Amino acid sequence: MVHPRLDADPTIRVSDLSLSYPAHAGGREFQAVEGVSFDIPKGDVVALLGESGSGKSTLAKFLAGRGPDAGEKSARIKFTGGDASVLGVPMAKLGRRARARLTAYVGHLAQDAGATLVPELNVGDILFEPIVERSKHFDRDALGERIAEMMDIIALPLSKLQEYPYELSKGQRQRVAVMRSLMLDPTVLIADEPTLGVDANNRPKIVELLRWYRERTGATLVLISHDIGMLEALARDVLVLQQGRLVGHGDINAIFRQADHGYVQKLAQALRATAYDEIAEE
Ligand SMILES: Nc1ncnc2c1ncn2[C@@H]1O[C@H](COP(=O)(O)OP(=O)(O)OP(=O)(O)O)[C@@H](O)[C@H]1O
Repeated sequence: MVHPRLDADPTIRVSDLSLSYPAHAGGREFQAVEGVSFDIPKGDVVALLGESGSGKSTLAKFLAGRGPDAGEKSARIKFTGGDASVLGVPMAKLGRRARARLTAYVGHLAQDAGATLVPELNVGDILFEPIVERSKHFDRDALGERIAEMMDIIALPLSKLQEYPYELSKGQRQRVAVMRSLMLDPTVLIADEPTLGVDANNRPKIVELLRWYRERTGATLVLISHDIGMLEALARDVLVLQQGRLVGHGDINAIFRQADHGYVQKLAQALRATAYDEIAEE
């Protein structure tokens, strides 16, 4: 079994990768990602962009080692061609034990993660749970301090630790989910729409938390996000998907300047509009 190498560089290697969903309900197998190739160097922050249905979540889940996780068989992602490795671990035929080892270092914030927090646990237990599951022996005080620091960055009062998900707003639940995804100190974090459902005032706090985490750990981040503020603040390179194919890859400014792709054009326009607002406000 190949063990994850935390210093692997590139951290993520993808070559001619194809992924599909199995045939179900009389339908045919569906090819969600086709012939995609790219490398993500160690410590980079990369944004994965593309319109709805372009394959972003599928690729993200697969690279996070969560491809086979879905309860329904029909939603399990099938590797159908090419090559991919994360932290030096080949993803093609990842056995259960190898997957468990890898996912200890690769965090995945699933889309709409705030909506799937365990309802029976309070926020404190939700945050401690990933650690407790891994080991009974951990430094509770040090961890408590780290949680307090994160709560401060993300502007949630410590009293929220005693509350249950149903007592929080949608945006607060999402902020808790983002904190939870960082609890195991992932070397790679793949985050699907981290600011989804969070109001405009609080989105920068999530950006701040991810920036804090990145500076503290040097982790590699893959962000799926339409949040211009987040893209501008964190991402250096972008990957653009369209109908499962990679149609753009490069420096965020160069890709937005070229903007020969409809979806990216819209994002670039939004970016210019935001920049204009900021100038107008000065
Ligand atoms: N369980 C499934 N079975 C069959 N096809 C699926 C399944 N899940 C997703 N797909 C299809 O795979 C394609 C890629 O979906 P995916 O969720 O990866 O896109 P996305 O870019 O993340 O979209 P969004 O931005 O809306 O989340 C879509 O055409 C979608 O309909």
